[in-house]
Amino acid sequence: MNPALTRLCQLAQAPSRRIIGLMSGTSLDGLDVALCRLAGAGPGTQLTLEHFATVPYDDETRRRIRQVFAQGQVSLEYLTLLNPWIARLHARLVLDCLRQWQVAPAEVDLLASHGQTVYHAPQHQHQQPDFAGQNATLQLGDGDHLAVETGIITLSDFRQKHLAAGGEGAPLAAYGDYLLLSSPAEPRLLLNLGGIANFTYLPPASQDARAAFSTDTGPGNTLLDALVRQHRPPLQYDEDGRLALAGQVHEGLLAALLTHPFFAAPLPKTTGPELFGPAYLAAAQAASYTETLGLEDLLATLAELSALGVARAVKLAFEGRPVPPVYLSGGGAHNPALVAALQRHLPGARFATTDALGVPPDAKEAILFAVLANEAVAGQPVAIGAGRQRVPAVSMGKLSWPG
Ligand SMILES: Nc1ncnc2c1ncn2[C@@H]1O[C@H](COP(=O)(O)OP(=O)(O)OP(=O)(O)O)[C@@H](O)[C@H]1O
Ligand SMILES: CC(=O)N[C@H]1[C@@H]2OC[C@@H](O2)[C@@H](O)[C@@H]1O[C@H](C)C(=O)O
Repeated sequence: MNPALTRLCQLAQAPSRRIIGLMSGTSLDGLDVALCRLAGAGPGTQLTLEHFATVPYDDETRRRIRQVFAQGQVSLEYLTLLNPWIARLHARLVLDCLRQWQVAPAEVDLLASHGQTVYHAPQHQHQQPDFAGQNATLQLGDGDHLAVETGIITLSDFRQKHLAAGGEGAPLAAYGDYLLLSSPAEPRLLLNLGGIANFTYLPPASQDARAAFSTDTGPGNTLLDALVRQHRPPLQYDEDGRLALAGQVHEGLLAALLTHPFFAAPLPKTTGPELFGPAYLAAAQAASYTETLGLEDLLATLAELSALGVARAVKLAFEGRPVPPVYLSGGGAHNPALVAALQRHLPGARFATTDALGVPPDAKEAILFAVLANEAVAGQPVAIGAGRQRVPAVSMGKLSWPG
């Protein structure tokens, strides 16, 4: 028998596993690396986060990814070359982290890699009549390269199984959030403010787990970051929301932005910078005669838009019922302009970060992929959500052996 298979069987039966979760999201700020100890599997899973780092991408890495990121037309040759290049980059960054943490690769059981999303194409968003009704998403950074470079058994490309089972390939947060952060008594809303904003609704664990689901709500930081990069290089984002806080919301532009049907579409739904990108903003500016609006006012308006996207999705989910306590994560949780707008639009909701639940808010998404790998190896397909919620009960991730 393949010795790697024997090792995997031993790992599956062990009381706990040491798993590195990797996530690099739509903000292209860097690679999140979370070294986790996961004990058990399923709803009783216990997490110990041993180490976490966000390794920033340098300008050259961002430039290369942006050659294809959310672009309708790209060089196929470039895309082909980028796929193993990203994997080798991620492998090098993982090995750098392990060296710093004084952990040998042989002491890590599994590597769980999300890869770099370069295109997200749910059926409501793409314009390809040849593929009408089909959902698709593409993450680069091939798992075989990661396994060979690091010597660690790797699970990767988690989103394809979700697609195969009828989902949109995202958000996957529902699975990890449910397994790690459900409470026996309290309903919870876990709101992640990344490039795209999304939330998971967790019913109290005593209730039917099939009520759990996650959905994207619209832009988080993506439009804010793009404007700051364009108008204030080399800044990559509006640090502590300073520029947005100095601006005024422009109601005309906000109304034009909110006419997009995504905001009224039923839940769950997913999106990406392919929709919420420069063309969307330019069209709304043209429609509201705000092409000359200053940067601060634009940012204030876009922070309001992100908050209203969340508020509208919450309204669709709860239809007037009280909003559960909100636990924030993702980089946008550090933006006071965004958080203040959210608090205004979800009056009465109690806000905290996932720190209050023992999960550092910047590490949550990387931890999610470690949890998915743990489930794939040691768990059962997770039977949460169902039917309307489109949370297929599947185990996700493709296996790559180092040898
Ligand atoms: N101090 C800060 N002030 C304002 N914004 C911040 C701050 N720190 C981080 N951010 C925002 O958070 C972003 C990074 O967020 P995060 O790492 O959660 O995104 P991501 O994982 O790439 O996104 P996604 O979840 O969509 O894949 C930055 O680009 C920036 O917009
Ligand atoms: C296709 C893709 O990469 N989607 C990301 C992105 O970033 C936030 C939001 O859009 C979410 O749908 C998803 O990531 C998280 C980890 C998820 O799947 O839950």
